Formats: sequence, structure tokens, C-alpha cells
Amino acid sequence: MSQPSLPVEIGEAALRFGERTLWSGLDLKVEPGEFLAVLGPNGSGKTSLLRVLLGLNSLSEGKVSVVGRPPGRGNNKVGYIPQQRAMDEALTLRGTDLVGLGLDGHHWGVGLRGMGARRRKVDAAVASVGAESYATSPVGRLSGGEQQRLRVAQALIGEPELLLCDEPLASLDLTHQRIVSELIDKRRREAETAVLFVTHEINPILSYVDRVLYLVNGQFRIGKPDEVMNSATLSELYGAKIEVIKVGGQIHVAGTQSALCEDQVHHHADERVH
Ligand SMILES: Nc1ncnc2c1ncn2[C@@H]1O[C@H](COP(=O)(O)OP(=O)(O)OP(=O)(O)O)[C@@H](O)[C@H]1O
Repeated sequence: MSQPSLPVEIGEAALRFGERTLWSGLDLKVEPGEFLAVLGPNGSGKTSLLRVLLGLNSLSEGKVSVVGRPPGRGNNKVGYIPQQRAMDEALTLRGTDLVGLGLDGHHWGVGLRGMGARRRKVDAAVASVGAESYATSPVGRLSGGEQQRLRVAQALIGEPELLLCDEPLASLDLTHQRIVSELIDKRRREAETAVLFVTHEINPILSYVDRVLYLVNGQFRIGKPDEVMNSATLSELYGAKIEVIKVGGQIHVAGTQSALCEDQVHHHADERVH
């Protein structure tokens, strides 16, 4: 019997733009239900990696497959949550329409039966993110947190086997960060959806993360959070002295480089991770 396809298989991959190598020699297999955090400073190639998996960037070298198929259009096993940005206030699209867009590319049949099934699916997705009270309002008038919950519903409605998240918590308040990250975690626990989660800040999702892919200056490390997020590994990766400190179950990274993606810490010296 043939093995089921993995959500992500990347082999010996490189991505270059002109003279610049974002990353090379990247081998990455992501298992069903796995939560992979993708970290790194600005410009290290995190979004470009998601774009490869969406079929929007081509690899310079190597191979990639997404749920057993080439990435790109027609691969409806992939859900995508883009970076939070305010939608145009004049946008009259309703929340339910936005969520329904996530069903494009799926076959619902024609006629009333198909429309009824589609409608029920949209209502269930809206309810799953607790957006019933505002789902029929124009999305341009909603708050950032409300819009982001609808984007999560849109990404999940197609029942993806791979969920690509590009800083989905940026500019959300702590309550909404928790709501959105719990929704994503719930999906991967209940449906074994693999999650690639690009973020500048690991702490809000630390309890969910199985592995970290950390990209810096063309180099990378992959491993469990403790294997990557420690002083020795990050100092080697950045080529500078970096201190990783664990305080109260959170990871803080402090270093000499301004390009660090984590916050700066000045006082805590209790639990160094070497
Ligand atoms: N199509 C392209 N052509 C040329 N350069 C590109 C292209 N796409 C991205 N880049 C460059 O590649 C680098 C990595 O960009 P990318 O958006 O992947 O970084 P990132 O790690 O997501 O950064 P950030 O944390 O700032 O979002 C940037 O310097 C960017 O300008």
C-alpha cells in the first residue's frame, strides 16, 4: 500500500532572488497535525517560504510537494491566513461572503441543494469562530480582531490538510491572539491539519509548537523549541552572542543585533538555556 502524502515535503531546496540566497539545503517534512513555527528576523525568507507552498514563488533548486501535489492553484487542501491588515472601510462584502470565498475550488453542485449545503457550511464556519453577531455586516466596518476571526473561518472552511499562517496574530490584542491561536490549534488536534505558523513572537503559541524552523541570513535550524531556542544555537545561527532566557514558561531572546526578531530583555537572568 502506498504511504499517505505528507502535508509538506521539501527536499534539498533553495530560494534565491538574484545574488541573494534566502535559504538553501532545506529539507523539511511536516507531519499531519504537526505545528511548525517559522521564525527569523525581517527579510529572512519566512513569507517567501509560504509563497513557495502556495505556488507563488518557484524554488531555485530542489523539490516541493504539498499534500502529495505540486503547490499552486487547484490544490484545495491548503488554507491560508494572511497577515492582518485593515480592510478598506468602503468594502461592502459581508462577513459570510468573505468566509464563503474559502469554498471556491470545492464542488458544491448546482441548484438549491448545493446552495443550501454551502450556506450551512458557511454558517457552521462562522459559528466556529464565534462571529455570528457580525457576520452579515460589511467587513470594512469590523474591527481588526473581528476581521481576523473571519479570515480564520475562511481558511478553515475548505477543511485544509495544511494551514499556512502568516503572522496571523500581529496587531491583535491579547484576548484575540488567544482566541485565534486556540482555533488554529483546535483544527490541527481535531482534524490533523498541519500548521505552518510564521511569527515574530513565539510565546503566544509556545504551548502548541512541536518544532521550530528558524531562518537567519541564509542559514536555518529545525528542531523542538528547546533545541533551537537556546543561547548556543541562536548565537551560532546569528554569528553573534545571543542570550535566550526562559522566564515563567516564556522564551525571551536578547542579543546585540538589532535585527533580532524577539523582544529585548534586560533584567531577567534566572534561567539561562545553554
Ligand atoms: N519576488 C521577489 N523578488 C526579489 N526579492 C524578493 C522577492 N520576494 C521577496 N524578496 C526579498 O526576499 C527577502 C525575504 O522576504 P520575505 O518577505 O520572505 O521575508 P520575511 O522573513 O517574511 O520578512 P518579514 O519578517 O519582514 O515579513 C526580502 O529581502 C525581500 O525583499
